[in-house]
Amino acid sequence: MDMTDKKLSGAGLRGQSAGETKLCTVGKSGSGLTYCGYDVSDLADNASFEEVAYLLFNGELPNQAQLTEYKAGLKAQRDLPQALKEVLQRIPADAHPMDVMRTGCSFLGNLEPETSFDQQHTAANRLLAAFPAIMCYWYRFSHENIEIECTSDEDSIGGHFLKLLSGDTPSEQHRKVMDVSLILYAEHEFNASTFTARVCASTLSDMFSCVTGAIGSLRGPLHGGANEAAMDMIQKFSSPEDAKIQMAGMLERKEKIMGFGHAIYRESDPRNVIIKKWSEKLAHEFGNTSLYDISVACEEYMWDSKKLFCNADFFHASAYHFMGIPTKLFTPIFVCSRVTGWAAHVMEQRANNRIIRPSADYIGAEPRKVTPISER
Ligand SMILES: CC(=O)SCCNC(=O)CCNC(=O)[C@H](O)C(C)(C)COP(=O)(O)OP(=O)(O)OC[C@H]1O[C@@H](n2cnc3c(N)ncnc32)[C@H](O)[C@@H]1OP(=O)(O)O
Ligand SMILES: O=C([O-])CC(=O)C(=O)O
Repeated sequence: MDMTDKKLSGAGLRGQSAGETKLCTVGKSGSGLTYCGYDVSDLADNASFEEVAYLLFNGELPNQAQLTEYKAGLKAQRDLPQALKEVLQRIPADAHPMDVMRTGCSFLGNLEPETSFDQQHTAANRLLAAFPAIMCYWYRFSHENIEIECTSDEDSIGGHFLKLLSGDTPSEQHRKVMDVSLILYAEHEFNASTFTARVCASTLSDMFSCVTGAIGSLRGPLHGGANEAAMDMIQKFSSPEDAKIQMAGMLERKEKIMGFGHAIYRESDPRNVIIKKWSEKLAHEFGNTSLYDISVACEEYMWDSKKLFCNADFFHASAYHFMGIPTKLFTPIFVCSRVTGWAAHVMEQRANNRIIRPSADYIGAEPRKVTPISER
């Protein structure tokens, strides 16, 4: 099938509206993506991730005074409680980092529970501020045996994450790429993890439960886990030519190629062109463009052979790699960003709530009687 003829209908609730949102449009005019009316490329060029977080939580971009106050508030909440550090220390090095994020979120909800919806902004901002430390504290303790400081002087969340991860002050270019990446991943309408968060919110549950559930949904390779899976794949290709040969084999065997295709977009994912450009810049800075060249060959091959295009995850893989980020942390970075979209959707669901409870078409056995166990 040619993907550009794709029908948005059928299984997986595809093409069905499951509610209203003011937060985001996906693929509405052609292939666009907007947050609260702003094009994502405009935001990536002209705003910071913290401005985007503020936009999603408040519906409008902040002015300078509001932004300064907001960032100072986030910065003051970066550290982790001792009890959470102790829990993170007990998680083994071979745990999946998304399980670490899930536990970190859930445990913080035990220590600092959201006891009333008046606290929803506080809970959302606390998670946004704390996630980089949750990820890096566990990673460096379990992999390097170092108990890091969970605070930093870095102004932005992206810079803060990079600083905690390596201990070194990041370059301006790396700060910028992380900031753009966090903007691109921030929000995406009723994707699987956000829908999970909204279903949970619709029972009037708390913010930490909604986000914990969403992390579980994001973890899978058909959703956020694809950036990690894409990295594992491209690292196996020795050259652009080899990539094409191996991809042909994968398609022949009907394997899914991670980082390609999308449930909603038909011809392109607008986030791809943005992160691809940064991946190319980073490849030159890295001094070896091979992984970028292989990625470009994959993109060309998939389009020419299947009309499948790169989604947001594909060039994120090489971009993160060039910045020295371990592959297993790729999807947790997605959490650090998407917590904004999840929390904004939780707030929106709460503001006009009815419990989400669809129906199913029954395809099971006809009514029957229980046979006594001795006769079964
Ligand atoms: C940030 C994000 O979460 S973006 C998504 C990240 N996920 C991935 O990259 C995983 C790889 N991609 C996929 O599995 C899919 O494209 C999804 C899950 C993203 C979307 O799934 P769907 O909406 O069901 O896909 P869609 O209806 O477009 O599929 C049409 C056909 O193309 C095939 N196809 C779609 N994507 C791919 C792919 N990446 N590799 C190979 N074949 C694919 C499907 O198997 C299907 O074939 P069929 O009709 O013979 O069954
Ligand atoms: O919208 C989707 O189905 C998946 C996606 O791209 C995202 O969540 O960013």
